[in-house]
Amino acid sequence: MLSLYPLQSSKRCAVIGGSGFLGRHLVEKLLGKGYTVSVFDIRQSYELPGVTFHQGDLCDKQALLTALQGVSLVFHCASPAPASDDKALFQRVNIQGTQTVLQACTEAGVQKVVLTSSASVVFEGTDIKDGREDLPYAKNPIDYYTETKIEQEKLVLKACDKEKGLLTVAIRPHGIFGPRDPQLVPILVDTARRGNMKFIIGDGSNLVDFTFVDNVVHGLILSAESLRPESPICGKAYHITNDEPVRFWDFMSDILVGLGYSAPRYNLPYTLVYGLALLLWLLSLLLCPLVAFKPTFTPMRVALAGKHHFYSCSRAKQDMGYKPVVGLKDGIRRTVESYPHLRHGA
Ligand SMILES: NC(=O)C1=CN([C@@H]2O[C@H](COP(=O)(O)OP(=O)(O)OC[C@H]3O[C@@H](n4cnc5c(N)ncnc54)[C@H](O)[C@@H]3O)[C@@H](O)[C@H]2O)C=CC1
Ligand SMILES: CC(C)=CCC[C@@H](C)[C@H]1CC[C@H]2C3=C(CC[C@]12C)[C@@]1(C)CCC(=O)C[C@@H]1CC3
Repeated sequence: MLSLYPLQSSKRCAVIGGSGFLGRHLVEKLLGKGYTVSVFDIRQSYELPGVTFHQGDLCDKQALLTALQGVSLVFHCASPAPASDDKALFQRVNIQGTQTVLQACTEAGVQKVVLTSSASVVFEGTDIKDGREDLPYAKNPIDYYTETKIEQEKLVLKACDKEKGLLTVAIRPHGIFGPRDPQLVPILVDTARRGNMKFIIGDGSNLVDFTFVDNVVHGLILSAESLRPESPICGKAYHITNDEPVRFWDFMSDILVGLGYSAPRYNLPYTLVYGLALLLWLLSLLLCPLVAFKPTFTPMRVALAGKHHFYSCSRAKQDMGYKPVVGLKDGIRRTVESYPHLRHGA
């Protein structure tokens, strides 16, 4: 049964999580490309001409159905922040919520769903060099965020059904940065202002992907526009990065120095810092009935800062002609310029 094909060429889309960092950049680009955009988010963080906001929880199917009326393409970019570390919340939003999104899309006659997954779905805290999409999902994910992003991606890819007229694809970015990012630069500056950015974990040679937000937006829109029944991308996952792995500590230093702070200088052995972070984490678990303290140096953060984790995007290049639109140096410059309030002494 090929009920809904050929695909309507409607440029009416919805961005779930459109109030967030990535979601808002995506919305702005879609508007520039002539799309009509509905944003569905639990909060409204801005107003823009041409955008209809629907405030609601993605676990609420009725609320979603209202927002998805007449929509043919859905971008799913919503998730609780990785730092929240709340197992029940991650399961409710990323797993049950994504099931609800898929049901609502089917009922509303949506034809394409593009999920923002994460390259972290294959990261277990050990080195990944030029990782391809056929790496197995992490058996021991480093946190609840990653654990539920894995299940979310599986759900979305499994829902791809040409017969039923629903096409899906998952984009896996890594280390998104850029103007208005609420995490990477603010955490870094906060750590520097507290005088804790003096140390390099390990020998500082570990390579990592940091992806400028415009490149992720480009990958998301490219995948949506390539998603057709005959396309090889249906039901698959794609790494989208800057395709320029960089030393983690060089990237951090470029941002810090750009904002007027000193670069970290002293090396600490990786195993020592990881062991301390593990100890702190265990202590916080043991003491949580008595005192609520959340360590900044979690084992996950130490692994992200001290291990290699960079990915190949050759599948995206081959299947959809992906090429980054902003280079790393330019992305760093534009990011630094966008945070005058976080400059040293500001
Ligand atoms: N920032 C990064 O470095 C990376 C992000 N990602 C993924 O990209 C997506 C977007 O991330 P960011 O923009 O960085 O995060 P963000 O936190 O800025 O945006 C997420 C948005 O989802 C919304 N949201 C959360 N729970 C919701 C619910 N129950 N119902 C409706 N809306 C809800 C939030 O209000 C927020 O506006 C996420 O799926 C994340 O997992 C993947 C790889 C790296
Ligand atoms: C590529 C990728 C997945 C990046 C992750 C972004 C964040 C997890 C990092 C952004 C700022 C980083 C940071 C640290 C860990 C990882 C980040 C939160 C430290 C806490 C690591 C230990 C330190 O010495 C201080 C670092 C501050 C910045």
